[in-house]
Amino acid sequence: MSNTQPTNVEADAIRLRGVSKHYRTVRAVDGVHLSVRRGEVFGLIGHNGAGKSTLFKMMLGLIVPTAGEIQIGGAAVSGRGFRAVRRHMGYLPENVVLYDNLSGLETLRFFARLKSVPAQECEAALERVGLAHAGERPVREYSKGMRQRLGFAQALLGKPQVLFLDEPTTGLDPLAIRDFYATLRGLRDEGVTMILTSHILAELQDRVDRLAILSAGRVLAMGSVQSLREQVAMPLTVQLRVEAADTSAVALALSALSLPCGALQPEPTPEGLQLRCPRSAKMQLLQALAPFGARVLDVHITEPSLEDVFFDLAR
Ligand SMILES: Nc1ncnc2c1ncn2[C@@H]1O[C@H](COP(=O)(O)OP(=O)(O)OP(=O)(O)O)[C@@H](O)[C@H]1O
Repeated sequence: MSNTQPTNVEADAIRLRGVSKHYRTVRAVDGVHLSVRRGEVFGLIGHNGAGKSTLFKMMLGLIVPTAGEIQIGGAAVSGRGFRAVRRHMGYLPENVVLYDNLSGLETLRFFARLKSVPAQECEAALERVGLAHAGERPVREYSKGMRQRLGFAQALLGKPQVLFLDEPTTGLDPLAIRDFYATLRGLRDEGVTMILTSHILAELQDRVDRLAILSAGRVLAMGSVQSLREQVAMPLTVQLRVEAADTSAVALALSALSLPCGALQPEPTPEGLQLRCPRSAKMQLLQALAPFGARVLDVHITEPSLEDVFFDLAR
């Protein structure tokens, strides 16, 4: 799950070059370049109105870009070959429209007919999203989370090779969110490429291979969560558990370190000390602790969260 590999055109499941969508004065999407590799789980994040849904709709061929080129599975979305590729794409829209009077299974059979997918796939899709027990019940009796799962099941019909998931965990409880990402991992192992949006950044943080931060229609940054952390140069948070008798000596040793970024400023906590430490000074900090040996009882280093990184980049 690293973003350091060179872009390999052969391996790109999704490729956007200079894609824009303008509505009169609104630049909903503005010159986006993006590549998603086969089998990758790719996150798209941004404030409300950043252009995520517009980008999705263009990748799905639902709206036409004002400029630029989009390729899915090597086929241009605007070209003749796209019809065939589209059969292997699944889409979970932000707001799934379902018919309340149909049962879950009937709903899937309806979507299966639209997609020319064998009806036998419907039971398996319900099973995969954990709705096998509720297949015969009318959708009007479904909870919000169950409706969302059903939407996901319809996106899985036809065994798509590329999945577009727009805020797929809306309305899901924590257990259902965990199940959902476990399903994504299974799909990833099968080589399915997935691109998803979410406003819950803590949820995406450890579950995407790479992501792009979109703001006002433009890509602000792209890469693995770790590479984005390194781009923003935000400090690490260090918590030290130290015997009360040693707290002052440890604090003194750390604040005496000569660092190009300025002195560290350890603050006392009930357990010992806490400080913000630039990534570049991490090893010096650890070396400064070494002479204290076992008198430093524990060191806990916390990386900036994806949310921290997002707010730093997309302020
Ligand atoms: N059909 C349209 N006509 C005019 N403006 C539009 C249209 N569709 C989207 N926009 C504008 O384009 C911008 C991007 O909208 P989009 O729905 O893509 O954002 P988003 O990132 O998906 O937002 P959210 O997180 O709220 O779903 C917004 O300013 C929106 O008002």
